[in-house]
Amino acid sequence: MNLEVARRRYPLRGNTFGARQARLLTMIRFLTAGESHGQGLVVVLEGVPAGLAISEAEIQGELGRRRLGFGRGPRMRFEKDELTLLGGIRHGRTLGSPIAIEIHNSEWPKWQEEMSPSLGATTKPLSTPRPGHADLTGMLKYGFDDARDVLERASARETAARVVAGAIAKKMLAEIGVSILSHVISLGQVSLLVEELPQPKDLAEIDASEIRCFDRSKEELMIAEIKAAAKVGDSLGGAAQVVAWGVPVGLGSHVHWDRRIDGLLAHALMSIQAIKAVEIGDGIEVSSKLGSQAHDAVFWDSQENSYYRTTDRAGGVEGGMTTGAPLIMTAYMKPLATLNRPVLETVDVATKQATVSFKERTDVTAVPAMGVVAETMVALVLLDEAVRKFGGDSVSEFVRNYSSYVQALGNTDSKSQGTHL
Ligand SMILES: Cc1cc2nc3c(=O)[nH]c(=O)nc-3n(C[C@H](O)[C@H](O)[C@H](O)COP(=O)(O)O)c2cc1C
Ligand SMILES: C=C(O[C@@H]1CC(C(=O)O)=C[C@@H](OP(=O)(O)O)[C@H]1O)C(=O)O
Repeated sequence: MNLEVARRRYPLRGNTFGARQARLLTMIRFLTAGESHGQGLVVVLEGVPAGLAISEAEIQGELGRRRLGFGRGPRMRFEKDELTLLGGIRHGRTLGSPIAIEIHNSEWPKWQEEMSPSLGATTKPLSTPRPGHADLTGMLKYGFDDARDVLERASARETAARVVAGAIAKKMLAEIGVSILSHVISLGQVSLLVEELPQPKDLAEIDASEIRCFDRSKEELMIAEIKAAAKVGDSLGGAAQVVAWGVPVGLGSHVHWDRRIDGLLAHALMSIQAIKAVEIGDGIEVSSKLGSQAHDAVFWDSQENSYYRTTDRAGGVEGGMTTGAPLIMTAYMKPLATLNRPVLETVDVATKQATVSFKERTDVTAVPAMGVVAETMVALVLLDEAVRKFGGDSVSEFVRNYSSYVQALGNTDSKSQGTHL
């Protein structure tokens, strides 16, 4: 059969047709729409099995975590992220159909004229693009003379819609014992050395704190640094570590470049606005070590009847597959591009005169919020892979398939300890 015929006949089958076709195999798909100061954001999430109990309060809980964080701009204090569940959920349970949810923007009345979808608004174009934001490149690419036509969609407001999808993905993963949390490990010049992997309870304890850093003295230093940057109208970046516990062995695959889970996770994390580097496990540290010190030795526990490891330098991934150990990833965020004291040199696109970038309401830093978005992206990748591996139209079928896989591996108890397989 020639390739064209095969493509038409089996549009959703197999990776034999290469990367583009492989992406069609995505089990969990989601799409967001909406501008930062538009009427609202919409997310459509497809592929979630039927029968998952999910409430508006649970989704709101995740959105509330994303709004938190010392150093965020004024919007996060009044933004309510009002939800409307438009489809795919009935009486608190998923139907297996696409889930559509709207997040209304609290500020819409104020922005209605500026952001009107109809002709007629006569607002002054923003013509002094901010270096480091999407403004200039987006204007050149799309042929706009107003940076607002770019920044409205480039804005990380969009991550609120991702987090709605992530809340559902996390709830689904919890059905097979996976939990995902994040914590801030550096902010500006202040960083902490994570010597021992935190446990879910450690991170749950700090979840409502301003910075989500489990070293309180470092947190105070971070807050002081943010205050100092705010005072001079500057911004800060930093890093958040995301940990997923209870991930079963064997999500992802070594057989194709685009099925390797580290690649999928890195892509998902790099897609977050302002993320400029992603690390899996001790990736950076081990690059300068000897091989004999860089890997996670394997042992056999004859009482437990299972393999185990005493280290997790690989961050829970080997050969593009999850090892069953905690998944550890770090996302590094650059300092935000919008400054309250605009000093970044730019050019006015209308006059070509040298100037400084325009000033727009902004966060001083958003590292704790980014951590929550990073959790979301990890959850969506893991759920996609889990649904691919275990399948099922209903949650009970998905869990049944997962349980029989774990049983076949020979040991279920030790899995929860993370370093056992
Ligand atoms: C949660 C979150 C909040 C952000 N808030 C701001 C902000 O207030 N001001 C700003 O200039 N950039 C902010 N950013 C980053 C910009 O959206 C990002 O730099 C811009 O879209 C350009 O993309 P790039 O940095 O990936 O090249 C934020 C990012 C995240 C994840
Ligand atoms: C609105 C959010 O983040 C925004 C992300 C953002 C940017 O440039 O990315 C700029 C700011 O926008 P605004 O001027 O509306 O306050 C942030 O507040 C949000 O996270 O919900």
